[in-house]
Amino acid sequence: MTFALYSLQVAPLVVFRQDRNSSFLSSNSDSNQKSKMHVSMTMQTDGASTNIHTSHNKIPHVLTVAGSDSGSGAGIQADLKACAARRVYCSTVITAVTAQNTVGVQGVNIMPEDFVAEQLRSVLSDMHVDVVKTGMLPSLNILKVLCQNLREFPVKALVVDPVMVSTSGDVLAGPSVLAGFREELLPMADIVTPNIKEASALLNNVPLKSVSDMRDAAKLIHELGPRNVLVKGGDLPDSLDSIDVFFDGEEFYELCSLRVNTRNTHGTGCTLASSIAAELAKGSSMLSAVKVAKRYVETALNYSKDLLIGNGAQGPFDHFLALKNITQNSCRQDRFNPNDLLLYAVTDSSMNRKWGHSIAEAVRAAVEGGATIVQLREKDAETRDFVDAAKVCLEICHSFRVPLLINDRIDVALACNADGVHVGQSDMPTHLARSLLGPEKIIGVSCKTPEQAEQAWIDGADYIGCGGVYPTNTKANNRTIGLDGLREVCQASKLPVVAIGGIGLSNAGAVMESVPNLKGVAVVSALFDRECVLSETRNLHAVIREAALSRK
Ligand SMILES: Cc1ncc(COP(=O)(O)OP(=O)(O)O)c(N)n1
Ligand SMILES: Cc1nc(C(=O)O)sc1CCOP(=O)(O)O
Ligand SMILES: [Mg+2]
Repeated sequence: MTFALYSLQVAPLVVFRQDRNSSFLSSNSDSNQKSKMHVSMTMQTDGASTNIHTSHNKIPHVLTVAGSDSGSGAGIQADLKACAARRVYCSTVITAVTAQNTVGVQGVNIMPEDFVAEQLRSVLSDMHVDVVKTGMLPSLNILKVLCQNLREFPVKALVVDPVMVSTSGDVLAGPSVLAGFREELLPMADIVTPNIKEASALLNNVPLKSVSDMRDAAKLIHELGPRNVLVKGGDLPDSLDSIDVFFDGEEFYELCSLRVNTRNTHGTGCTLASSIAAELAKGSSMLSAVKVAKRYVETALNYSKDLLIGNGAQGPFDHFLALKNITQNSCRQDRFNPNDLLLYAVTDSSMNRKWGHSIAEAVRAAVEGGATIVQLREKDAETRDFVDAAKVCLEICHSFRVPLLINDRIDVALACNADGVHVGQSDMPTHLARSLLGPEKIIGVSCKTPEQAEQAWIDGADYIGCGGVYPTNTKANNRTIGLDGLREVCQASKLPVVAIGGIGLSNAGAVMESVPNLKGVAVVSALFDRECVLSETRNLHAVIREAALSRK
């Protein structure tokens, strides 16, 4: 069930083993995080020592050794953003400074190798680095300096992105570096992540035209010494899917994802490699790190596909999944944005139980599918379980910049620091909820009449939930007010209104189109009483968005 929610529908990442005899999706093929990956934790009993690392103060740490991209789409800047987004500390050693934008690379200034060595020593001698990730290594000497330092300061894992050519086609590393990769760096690597062109270059320009060629290439590159190889097939022509081939020395895995149709792909290679490094730093196994990293990149690409940054052919993407909201709602308010009411997902514990979804799984699928605000309506949850689940859901929602409200329970909202609450006419009075929650939190109130809407405004609410628009099985004995009742409240209300009750794919468009000023629809069963919450949300989001646009 979890797989259906996330992998197939959310980010259509399909993973299947090539070995027919083995079970589907075995996750710990990483027994091959081999002997060379050892932790360099230093414990000293000398009280005066400054070099004591204990498990409770140590955070996962990736060091990226790469070039700077002035346009910030790729290189060091992409690595920093990816690691921050994946919640890992990232230190940097800059090998070159490029003058670069979405058109191409206008200039490269290679750092003197002594200074690269100095940066490496500064970081590695002082900080506890878990994983080193390499990007642009513009000279053989720099590559050699790096290998020397890695021997002197062993780390848990080495991720090599064998950067040779930029997305714009500019050469970033010459033939001598290629030889250095083959002879010195790859034998030290835990994983190498070439794209088609780089894999071909590593193998003396052997042509790669099919997935079968990629498998052959992965095997040959593995013979150069890295413990794992990921040949990225994004540039393979004539395919709807993007297929990467992962080889761990024993088995092949084809990792498929739908090709995202966007110009904003600059920096995907750097980001993928950094994200793999980040997951390894957190302690993931290799295959799981690759899968999570791939899904993250795919989600970010999908999210950023319409961003417009720069005038060139290859734009950067948004590692934090945040910029789109800024462009869509140019006057976004910090506390509450009424536009967030567009697709309001309201959970239901019994529906989640019925389909075998945890609250967190259901919420993640809803926000990945496009829900713009979420309410946890867990009528039969134990308080302790409710608080725990709410904390997890809050993290998920915030990673998508989606507000999370709690139904009825002010105490739970306070305990997990949710973004607000939704209360009804027989729940805690709005003015009391406001005094408990303070001025910043979002408060929604259920109203069926203009008088209730007026009172909600006086009491300090932020929005109104108005229904039932249609009959519903989700809430017992709920009075239906119909489209006319909704229109009446919308017309009178000083607060933004979201419609609720019996709304789904078949009528959401009509509700949005026929009620002026309505900010969105709130939905329970049409999203959560379904096997695949993700695709239901995606479909509903498309319908509502279209209706909202056609109203303008
Ligand atoms: C967005 C939204 N609108 C209305 C409601 C109903 O709230 P309430 O009347 O308190 O009923 P319960 O949901 O508590 O049964 C809502 N939850 N969300
Ligand atoms: C929670 C709730 N409040 C309503 C109101 O009229 O205030 S109707 C309702 C249930 C909405 O569920 P569904 O989308 O499955 O019809
Ligand atoms: Mg209530």
